[in-house]
Amino acid sequence: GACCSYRLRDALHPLWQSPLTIPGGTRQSPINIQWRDSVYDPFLKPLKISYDPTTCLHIWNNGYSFLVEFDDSTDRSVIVGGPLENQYRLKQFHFHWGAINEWGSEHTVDSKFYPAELHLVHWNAVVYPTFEEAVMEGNGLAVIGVFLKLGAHHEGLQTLVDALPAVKHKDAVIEFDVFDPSCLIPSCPDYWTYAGSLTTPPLTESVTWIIKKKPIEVDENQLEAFRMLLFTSDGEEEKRMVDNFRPLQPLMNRTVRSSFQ
Ligand SMILES: Cc1ccn(O)c(=O)c1
Ligand SMILES: [Zn+2]
Repeated sequence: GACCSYRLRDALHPLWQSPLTIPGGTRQSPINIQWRDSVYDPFLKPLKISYDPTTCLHIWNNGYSFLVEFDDSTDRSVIVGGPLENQYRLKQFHFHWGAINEWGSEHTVDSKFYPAELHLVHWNAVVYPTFEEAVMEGNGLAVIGVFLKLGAHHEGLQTLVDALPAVKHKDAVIEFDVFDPSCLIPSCPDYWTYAGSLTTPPLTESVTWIIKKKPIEVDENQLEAFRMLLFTSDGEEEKRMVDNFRPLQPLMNRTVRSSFQ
């Protein structure tokens, strides 16, 4: 039965030796979003995004993606509204991408992969004292997912792309002190939302996902710039940082809600 095959999928994923599924997990991410099965919820509010570009700190290669981290010691860069009951503070954003343009995103829409996906990670500083504690709680995190599709050059992304050669290797970090991530979020307000998990260890079921319906467009050179990063540290045998996405997880007893009809 489902339970048995579910257990069987508990193999170790080559990338970071973490289980593909959490034993007993009921709200794992990523998932396929079947558009026609999503349920319009008229009570969903518009998502309100207020980022202060000067809270940007640095970019670093953590050996799995590159993270742009923010000063989350105050409420200067926050989101509120949407499906959220509290205000959540921006901590970092990062991407997941493929070796080729045919795949790379973590979520899929009607089983379609995008070449990359942006995650803006926020935590519930109203209820929890630290990010580390919020990571362990059901309403601890809110992640905005934005799909990237191949198309026009993205001006805002280019400032980030220009800094990537400086963080080619695992553990490299570069100061990055002014950036407004709002430029990476589509102006269309439509989104899907569902209860899920982190897609990297500790895979905790603490994320309210807010997946934007519209993708942003980036060009081939910009995607290639992601693919020239390395999983490996300086001096090690080079392994290109590609296909850093988790496999799809079972929807189980969940409904994906949409903010639009
Ligand atoms: C906190 C966290 C860590 C990794 N990923 O992929 C996420 O989307 C969120
Ligand atoms: Zn992510």
